[in-house]
Amino acid sequence: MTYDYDILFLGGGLNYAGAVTAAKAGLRTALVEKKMEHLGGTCLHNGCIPSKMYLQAAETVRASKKSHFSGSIRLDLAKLDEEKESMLSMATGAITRQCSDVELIKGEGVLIAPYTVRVDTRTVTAEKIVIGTGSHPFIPEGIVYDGDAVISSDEVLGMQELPEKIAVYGSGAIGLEMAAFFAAAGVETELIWRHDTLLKKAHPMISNQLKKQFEKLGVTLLPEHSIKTAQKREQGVHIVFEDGKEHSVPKLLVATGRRSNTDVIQTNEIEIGKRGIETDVHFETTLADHYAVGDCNGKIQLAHAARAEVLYVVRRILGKKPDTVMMDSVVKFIHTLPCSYAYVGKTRSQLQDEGIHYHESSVPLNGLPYPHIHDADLGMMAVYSDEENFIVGAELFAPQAEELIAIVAMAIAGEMDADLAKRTILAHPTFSESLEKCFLHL
Ligand SMILES: Cc1cc2nc3c(=O)[nH]c(=O)nc-3n(C[C@H](O)[C@H](O)[C@H](O)COP(=O)(O)OP(=O)(O)OC[C@H]3O[C@@H](n4cnc5c(N)ncnc54)[C@H](O)[C@@H]3O)c2cc1C
Ligand SMILES: NC(=O)c1ccc[n+]([C@@H]2O[C@H](COP(=O)([O-])OP(=O)(O)OC[C@H]3O[C@@H](n4cnc5c(N)ncnc54)[C@H](O)[C@@H]3O)[C@@H](O)[C@H]2O)c1
Repeated sequence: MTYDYDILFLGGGLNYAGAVTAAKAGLRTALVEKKMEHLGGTCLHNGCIPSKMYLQAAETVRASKKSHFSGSIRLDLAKLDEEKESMLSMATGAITRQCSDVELIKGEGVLIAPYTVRVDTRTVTAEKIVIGTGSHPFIPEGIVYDGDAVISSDEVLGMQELPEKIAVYGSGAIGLEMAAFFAAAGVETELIWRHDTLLKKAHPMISNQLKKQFEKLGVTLLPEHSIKTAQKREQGVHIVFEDGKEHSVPKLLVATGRRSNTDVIQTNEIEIGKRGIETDVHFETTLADHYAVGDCNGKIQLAHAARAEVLYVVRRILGKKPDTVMMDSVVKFIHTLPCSYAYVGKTRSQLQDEGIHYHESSVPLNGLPYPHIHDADLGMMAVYSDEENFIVGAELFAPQAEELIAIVAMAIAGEMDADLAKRTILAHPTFSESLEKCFLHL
């Protein structure tokens, strides 16, 4: 059989990185994207980049409230949105230029048969197909999403003005980040979630400190509240909880997870599981030569994981024998203000669940001058080593913890033991010196 292309990428999120690599290596490459202006995907247009831009702006508002500043500043969301749009259009342009050797096909693609994709009225074939169609917000039954009063993160990142009050439902990555954003920006914020603690699987001290941080930000915490129904009424969103109690808020942001986009598969040979398109460790689906990467395979919903997966697939197709993507080595984080939570390798709860003997070295940040300057007195760091003294994981709660944890991520990837790590002398005054202290006491 002759194919139109050597490789076809279905979905233009992080898949674009794979397409650029494949084309550079000389493969006849096509990329199908339903919204070409959305090239770069959720991460660029309504995920990582805009959310971190908004958090950064809100952090400035939060920090300006310290007593040594006078006057008050207000976040102009319309201006921020304008700035965001111009940055995104620049970034999308840069990605489009990188794709100069890739045939970009605009339209909604459907895998109608092995090796065959239909895009609107056109049918194209390829010897290898990489599906990267992402995910969409999950709205629990009973909640009526309308994109105005009952919203998802997509609407937040296009808001033209801050609401007076908002309730955030869900205490995962989006719920916590968005609650931190609104509260820091001065919006009366409620965080509603169905469990009793925040970050149930995090180090108990971090989970406790995070709760205190939200209280300090002025967020009203409503744990153990499951929403049965929520719907826009004249006076706002009318919420009924499972226990029958009623509540009303002007806006409700639903952040209860994202589901893989799997409708694209219209051929029985590819299995779809509970979390997404089933794949093996090589991200190959149950149909040979067909791969699924990023959010749509339901493994880890993170941009850097999606990128690592697609690059692995392409390098393998090019015969380069890349190292398997180690899911534990992927840094995970939740950006709250002022401290973020980041972890890599095994967490304390994972080590305990798996019955692994471990040593923990933890350092609280309170009482230290540098964290105090950054309002990070609630912060803490914990590093874990195994019985053979190898560093196996870390959980950090500190400003920009997602940056700081790179040190531990590299130590784990490089299979560094605690004795080697102890040789490191990190700068003073920084947050990394507290990490140095963790290494010293391992
Ligand atoms: C608010 C928010 C904040 C986030 N923050 C972070 C963060 O800080 N760090 C981080 O690592 N991750 C973050 N994420 C997650 C991150 O955005 C995703 O994990 C990442 O975008 C997944 O990439 P992907 O390529 O799998 O999917 P996507 O980026 O969603 O790309 C899928 C693409 O496929 C297209 N598509 C879908 N179906 C079809 C079809 N049938 N035909 C053609 N095209 C199609 C879509 O239009 C889209 O462009 C965040 C997500 C959200 C929502
Ligand atoms: N900083 C980051 O890296 C970052 C930021 C934002 C989003 N993301 C990615 O986006 C994905 C989606 O984020 P998210 O916060 O929507 O999902 P999540 O999986 O992180 O959290 C979902 C929350 O909703 C709750 N929940 C699930 N089903 C529910 C239901 N039926 N009723 C009530 N509560 C329910 C869960 O208990 C959990 O607290 C994450 O998996 C994450 O990987 C990452």
